[in-house]
Formats: sequence, C-alpha cells, structure tokens
Amino acid sequence: MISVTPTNQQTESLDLDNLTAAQTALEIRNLNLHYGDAQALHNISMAIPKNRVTAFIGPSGCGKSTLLRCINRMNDLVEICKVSGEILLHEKNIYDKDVDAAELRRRVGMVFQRPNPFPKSIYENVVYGMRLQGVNDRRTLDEVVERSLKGAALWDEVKDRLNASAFGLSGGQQQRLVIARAIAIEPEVLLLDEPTSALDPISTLTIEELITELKEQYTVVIVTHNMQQAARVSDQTAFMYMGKLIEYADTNTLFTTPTQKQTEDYITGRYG
Ligand SMILES: Nc1ncnc2c1ncn2[C@@H]1O[C@H](COP(=O)(O)OP(=O)(O)OP(=O)(O)O)[C@@H](O)[C@H]1O
Repeated sequence: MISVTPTNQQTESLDLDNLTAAQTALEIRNLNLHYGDAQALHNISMAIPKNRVTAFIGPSGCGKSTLLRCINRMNDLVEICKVSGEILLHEKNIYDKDVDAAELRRRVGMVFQRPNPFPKSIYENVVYGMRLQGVNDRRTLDEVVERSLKGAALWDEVKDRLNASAFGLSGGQQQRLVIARAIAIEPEVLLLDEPTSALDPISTLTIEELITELKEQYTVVIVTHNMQQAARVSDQTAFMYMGKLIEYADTNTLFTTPTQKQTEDYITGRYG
C-alpha cells in the first residue's frame, strides 16, 4: 500500500469554494470537453488560487492534461475538440471570441513533459519570446536572460556559456532552460505538464525546489502522475477520475483525510 505524506511547506489553507477575487487566478466554470463523440471532461468547476501550486492528479486517461491544456487553449489546435463552459482569467472568459489565443499563451505559459529547447544558443532560447514581441535592445535582453535563468535556478551553471547550444545541456538543465524561456515573458500562470517525468531523481528534486520558489511570482498548475510529487510541491490538489473532478482540497487534507472513497482508493494505491 502506498502511503503519501504531505511534506510541502505549510501554506495557510484557503476556502477553495469561496475565494475572493484578489485570491483567485483562474476560475473554471462548468467546463465540458469532447474529442469527437467522446466526452473527456464533465462539468468541471474549480477556482485556482493565485501564487500557489495546484496539482491535478488521477489515473492515466482521467483528463488531467486535457484540463491543463484548456487553460491556455492548447486544445484549440485539436480539430475534433469542442469545449463548453468558461475559464475566467481576471474575470474574463478566455473562450470569448475576442480573446487572442497567442496573447493568452503569453499570459499563461506552458512547460511539457519532455524538455523542448529550440536549436539555438542558451541565450537565444531565453529571449525567444521577447524577440517575437520585437524587443531587440541588447541591454534589455541581457537583463531578461540573467533574471530568467536566475529565476529558473540555472544561471550559475550556464552564465559562462550563454552562447553555447542549448542541446549541450543535460535533460534537467534543458527543462530549467525551458522554464526560464517561459518566465522570460513574465506570464501570470505557469502550466507544467508532468515536468519531471523524463528526468532523473536529482534533476527532479531541483525542479521541485524551483516550483516552490516560482509560486512567489507565478500561479503554478502542475499535472503529475506522481502522488508523492503532488504532496511535496502543491498547496491544493485536484483528484480527477474518468473526466470528472472528484475532490479538490488543500493538499494536506486531500492526502490525509479525503472525503471521497474514490480519492482514498487512489491515494492508497488501490487503483491507478
Ligand atoms: N488529441 C486527442 N484526441 C482524441 N482523444 C484524446 C486526445 N487527447 C486525449 N484524448 C483522450 O481524452 C482522455 C483524457 O486524456 P488526457 O491525456 O487528458 O488524460 P491524462 O489524465 O492526462 O492521462 P495521462 O496521465 O496518461 O497523460 C483519454 O481518454 C484520451 O484518450
């Protein structure tokens, strides 16, 4: 039997059903999603608090990544995908017709399972988004590179080889570089889709420590297969099963006193 002990730094627990506007980064309301005829998300409603780490956990295929991808409209790229309901970012529904998906993705950055640096130097990877925005002033870019690499806990390891290829970095360093690239454009929300599943245990630990630091500046939402990881890094955890949100609570509560039998069965390793 797996036993999960929450070891995250204790944060003040919030009343997730009654967050104030100032406490809320995102509010998901009655979200349904179909891939063709198959419904992958069923009426999901939840509020994601600001400057905290929220984890989505659940067995394979339960819809964690699908829900995460709704938050920056990555699913727009899937032709058979239909979404209904709302996701409010600063009280504005990101699915409204007048929302520009590219601008939304600037505000809601995403890091994937496998590190995906571009075939460019470390420096050019970090400033990629700035250059897209037309920023080319060297001093500004230098500052962004230093700030972002420091923010991603990578600066000390690469500051002497910023012009070297990103492909020369280890997997764990590449993932931190991708996080630096994501934070270079100062998003409000950072979505992490199983960010450590391709990494060794030491790199995983480094990224987990980094996630805890990142929440001071950003709202972080992480999908993880690893319950221990959710218990280590997140403040709130959402347990999903077959496209439904079964239970959403602060992490310590969810792992120690779940209210739903399905949650308890999952966290005690009875399925999944
Ligand atoms: N592009 C797609 N087209 C069709 N069906 C999809 C697509 N992406 C996901 N699905 C289906 O939606 C459901 C939820 O998948 P999703 O990847 O969100 O689950 P998950 O919980 O993240 O799983 P895992 O932990 O295995 O990554 C699954 O039944 C999956 O097969």
